[in-house]
Amino acid sequence: MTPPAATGAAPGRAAIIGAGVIGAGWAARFALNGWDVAVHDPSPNAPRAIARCMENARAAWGALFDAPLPPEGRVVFARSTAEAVEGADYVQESVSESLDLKRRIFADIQAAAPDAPLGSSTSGFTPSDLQRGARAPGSILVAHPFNPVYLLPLVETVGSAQTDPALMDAAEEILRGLGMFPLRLRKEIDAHIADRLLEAVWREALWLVRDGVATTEEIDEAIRLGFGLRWAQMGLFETYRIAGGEAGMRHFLAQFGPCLALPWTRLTDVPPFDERLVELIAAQSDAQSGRWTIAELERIRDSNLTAFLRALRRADWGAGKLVAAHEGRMRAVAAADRFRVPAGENGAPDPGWPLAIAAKALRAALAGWDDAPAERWTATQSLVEQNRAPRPAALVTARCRLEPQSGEALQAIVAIVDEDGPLARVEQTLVRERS
Ligand SMILES: NC(=O)C1=CN([C@@H]2O[C@H](COP(=O)(O)OP(=O)(O)OC[C@H]3O[C@@H](n4cnc5c(N)ncnc54)[C@H](O)[C@@H]3O)[C@@H](O)[C@H]2O)C=CC1
Ligand SMILES: C[N+](C)(C)CC(=O)CC(=O)[O-]
Repeated sequence: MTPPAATGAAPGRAAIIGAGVIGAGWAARFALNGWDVAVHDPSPNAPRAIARCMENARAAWGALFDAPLPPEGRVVFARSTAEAVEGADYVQESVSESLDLKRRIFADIQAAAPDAPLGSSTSGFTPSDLQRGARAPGSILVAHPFNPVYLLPLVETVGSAQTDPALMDAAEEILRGLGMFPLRLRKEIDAHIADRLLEAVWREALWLVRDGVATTEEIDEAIRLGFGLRWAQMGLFETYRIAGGEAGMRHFLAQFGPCLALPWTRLTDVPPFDERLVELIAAQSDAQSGRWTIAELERIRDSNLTAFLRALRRADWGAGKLVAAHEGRMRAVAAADRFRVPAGENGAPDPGWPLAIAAKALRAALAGWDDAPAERWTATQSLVEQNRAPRPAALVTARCRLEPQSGEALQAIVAIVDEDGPLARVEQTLVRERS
């Protein structure tokens, strides 16, 4: 039996190892794209972090997209790394930024799932750093996301000479299916592309605070009222091309190139990271933003980001193009899986509507599976969950996922949703009839 491919837009099963700020964001992005997610993180705070992130992500996606979202995947907690990665189509590691810890986790992951693409969220380690001593170095790549992972589309992908190129392509296909933009680095380098830029700005900001030139709030105003707005839509080089006037980049370089010799750009050393600096920044940050909780700041950030992304989509520009493309993909998938709720007596939905729709969705899924026509399978259906009734005769979306079991058996999971969210979930066990 050949299982249906789990690449591209087709949801599969993801394992998330480490469920802090970034792991929780990955779990939300996968689940909102219909992937089932198994999470492992020994911290007692992890379930709360995931629940809060899922709530934020659902709200943000509801506000961002005008298409029906795919049926949400199931998020479960695993007791160990091995349990989480078993049967995973993709593994994303998001544990704390320690090379030793990451290597130990990779050993556990690859003992259980050596062939699954293993993306690391590392902000700075190279794939060669991560692969050293690994059992299956070819399966390891850097997949560096940006916070909040469920809203920002960029993911920097980095392989080394040891990374399997086909696996790298497959991993990027999965990331594209999540609505992300994999930016593949031409060569590995510490801190990739974006974090090198961010660290340079961060280093200068720390000097400015330390030397009493500006407070944290003044530095943030300098960014968000000025060049930050430009960067979100045109980046650095396109912005400076315009700043050169009609003569463009050449004039810009002629005017500002010589400034490279001025003291503007000489500060390459980092300020001493001591208790005084920590206190200064933490106290100024409290004065600047302490009136909001982190949860409130997350909601403000997400609602602003959603508004930017919607504006950029209207302009068909930058990150807005990706939002439009992902929405188009969601519409196409939803349209292919639309079924009408059967009517019963008095115009109400037939009481057996979830099972009837699940049976149709199953036939459609099996039809794409050449060696297994629907008649050759005996199915046992069970309604696992029914959230509410749809409108009579409404068109709903039913997505069927087939999971091969041992021998000649299949598990089919059908999620039925309408535009207001989940309606029902039906599981079916199928056994192939011997001819
Ligand atoms: N916070 C950020 O802005 C970004 C962070 N990253 C990267 O993502 C990774 C994670 O960072 P954060 O989420 O910020 O850190 P975090 O501190 O919020 O979360 C790390 C999580 O790893 C868990 N962990 C530790 N040991 C573990 C183990 N043995 N097995 C499973 N889980 C374990 C911890 O319990 C914690 O929940 C790091 O590599 C970081 O560089 C990448 C992009 C942005
Ligand atoms: C500060 N940081 C290095 C962890 C930042 C990142 O890695 C990316 C981001 O989201 O800014």
